[in-house]
Order: sequence, then C-alpha cells, then structure tokens
Amino acid sequence: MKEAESEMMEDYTSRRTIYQIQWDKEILPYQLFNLYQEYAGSRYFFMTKEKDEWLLGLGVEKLINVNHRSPSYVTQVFNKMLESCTVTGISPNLIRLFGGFQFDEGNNADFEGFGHSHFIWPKIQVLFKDKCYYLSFTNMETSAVEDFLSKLDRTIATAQLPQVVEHHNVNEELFLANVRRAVGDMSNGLLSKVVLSRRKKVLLASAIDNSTLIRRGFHDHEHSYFVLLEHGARTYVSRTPEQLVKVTGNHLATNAIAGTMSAKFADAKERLLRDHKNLKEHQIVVGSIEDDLKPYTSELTVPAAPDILSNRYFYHLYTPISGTIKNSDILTLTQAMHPTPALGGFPKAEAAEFIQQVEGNRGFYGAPIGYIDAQMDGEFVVAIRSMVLAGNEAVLYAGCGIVQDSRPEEELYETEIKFKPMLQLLGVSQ
Ligand SMILES: C=C(O[C@@H]1C=C(C(=O)O)C=C[C@H]1O)C(=O)O
Repeated sequence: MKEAESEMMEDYTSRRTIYQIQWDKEILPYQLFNLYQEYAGSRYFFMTKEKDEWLLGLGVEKLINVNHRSPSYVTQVFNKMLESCTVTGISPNLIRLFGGFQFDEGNNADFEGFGHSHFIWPKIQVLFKDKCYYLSFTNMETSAVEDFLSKLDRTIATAQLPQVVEHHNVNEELFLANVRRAVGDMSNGLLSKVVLSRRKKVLLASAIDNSTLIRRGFHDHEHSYFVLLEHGARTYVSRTPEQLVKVTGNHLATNAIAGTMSAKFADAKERLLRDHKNLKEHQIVVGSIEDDLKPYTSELTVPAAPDILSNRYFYHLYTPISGTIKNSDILTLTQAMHPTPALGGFPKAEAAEFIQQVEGNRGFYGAPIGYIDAQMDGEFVVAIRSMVLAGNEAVLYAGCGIVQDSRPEEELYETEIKFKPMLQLLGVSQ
C-alpha cells in the first residue's frame, strides 16, 4: 500500500458508535434534504427503478476521496471502519458505504474535487427497504439524535426550481467529426464499436436546491434509478436505467442495455427488435460481459435474444444476465466489467484509447456508482442520463454507441433524446 494510503488508514480505526432505530411513519427523502440544509454539500440519495428501496446520507463521518480507482483500498477502509464500530440497535448490515469509481484515471474539470474512488460513510443514514425506514446515526450526541427525530414530522415549504435562462450544445460539431472518425477506424478494422458522448449546458437564474430534484424524481414516472451525490459546491445527478451489477451472497445480476429507438415511432419496439445495426451494437455488449465475468463465475445464464426495456422517451434492447460468483466480490466485479461496451466500446482497450483521444476524461459520466454493505452485498449502476451542477450552471452528458453503419446525424439525434431525462428534471420545456 502507498504511504499516503497507510497514513490515511490510521484515521479510520478510531472507535465509533452507531445508534440505529426503525421508524414506522413515512419519511419523504426530499423533506430531509430540505430540512438539513446545514449538511448541503455532503448529502447523497440513491433510489431503485421501482422506487421500492432508497438510501439517503446526511453529513460525513468519513469520506474516502483518493485520486485512483482502487476497489481493494475501499474494501480495506470499509472493513476497518466496521471493525471500529459498536452498534446499538439493529444490525451492522444496515450500514452501507455509498459512492463510486470515476470512468477513467484522468481528470475532468466538471468533476473537480470528487475522488477517483469516492465513497461516503454518512453521519446520518436513512435506508428505506422492505417498506421499513431504518435510521443509523454514527458518533452523534443523543441530543442531536433527539433533535433529528423531533423534526421528522415537520413539513416545511417546498423549494421551487429556478428559471432556466438558456441552454446550448457544447460540442455538436466535434461530436459529428468524432463519429465520422470512428466509422473510418471501423472500416479499417481497428474498432467494432465505440460509445461517443457530448455535452449540453443549462444556465439557471440561481443555484438549485437539490431537494427539488429529489421531489421531482420521487414523484415522476421515469422507470430509472435516481442518483444524487453532493461534494462541496458540486452535485452529480443521474437517472439511469442501467444496472452494472447487483450482488446478493454469491448471486450476481447484471444487464446489457444497448440499442436505442425513440418511443415516438408507433412500431418502435418491433423495429428495434429487428434492426440489424442495433442488434449488432447490443450483441457486442452481451458477448463482452460474458467474457469479463467468466473468470469470476461458476455459472452464467444469458438469454439467447434481447428483450425490450421501456423508458419514457425511448426503448432499449435489454438482456438480463445472472450468475454464481466464485472467488470474487462486488467491487472487483465492477472493475472487471467497467466500462462494458455499452459505455466504452470493443475491443475495450482500443475503444478506451479512442475515447481518451477525442473526448478526454469523463469523470462520473458512465461510471459505476452504488453501495456495498457489511456482507459485501451491494448494487452499482452505470451513471448515464446525467449532469453535474455547480452554482447556477448544469453540464449534461449524453452518448451513444457507434458501429460501422452508424450515421452521424442519426447519432446526434439519439444523444439529443438522451438529454431529455435531465432537461425534464430541470424543468426545461421541450
Ligand atoms: C451512453 C449512453 O447510453 C448507452 C448507449 C446506448 C445505445 O447506444 O443504444 C443505450 C444505452 C446505454 O447503454 C448515454 O445515455 O449517455
């Protein structure tokens, strides 16, 4: 282990107490964000597609923020933290370490301050699971816990979204040129697929109160995960439909999602299931996931043909994959799979090199974000349909898979639709 890491590690071993309770009345996550403005800059929220499970953190007991992606380091720190805890209450398994690993090792200025491994153990954690609310307080005075509980019933006025001043594409021409260049490299046999992205900027009349985003996401009909991660003055938000990996004991679940058609065509689902270009894009992802998981699994179940994943604005080709893990753990698996060709390309190394050359670094766009618990169960998603907020500016990211028969203008249109979940969240009328 590097010297800086071992120095940091000492920090994690001081004794701490966790007080846990189960709460029976409804808790609205956006009310907590609204009530606890003093923790602004160090809060997070993560919700499943079905909205049947969510995790919320307020304040930081310990932050892992290092400039390299290291599953083993994160696991070690988490284990040291767990060993140092005395739990009064329900179970150490309710504690979750939430965060992610950036897309690549380089720096993206939009994500300044976030670590390449960035994980949080919060002061206050609220977990909604199996219709129950579990509260965990780490190293908090009894009076502060009582104060928190006394405020849970309180309703305060909901914050409003600021007005949108303007929005514009950042690098449309560059994106089109990159698609042409990728297609050229494909005809030379250098690449089979690469996922290229572009950005849009939205200027707001004032900074957003993040509780409004959670309120809008909590009540909408988008069938996607909700990720919101604050770090100081910056917030990363994603509404992704894509799971990277979920581990329960030795069982793993993942899915290939690649191949897209706008939901505005009446026969979009049927067309997508027959579309040669999209089926090819999809099959590359399925094959690569199978190859990446083989060394870590004793058995994998992969359906022979894709199904359709329905979203508000588009349909995707979708293949759910499950398996039995041998000699591995969830963080190792995230690194073995990431980026799948749904976000990188194929061959993986050549695609990564191409992206690096034409786009630079991606920060948390397309990166694995999720949680682990004390049993090393957990779930990571692929953070797409996303934006970084800083002050009164939002930078939105969207990308799409390029294969040899891709047409630049069509890919531009596909990325335009992929901005919609974030534009909708920001109240930009389309
Ligand atoms: C890259 C993105 O989406 C990915 C690319 C897809 C495609 O090219 O069809 C579909 C789903 C995602 O795996 C994005 O939304 O930014």
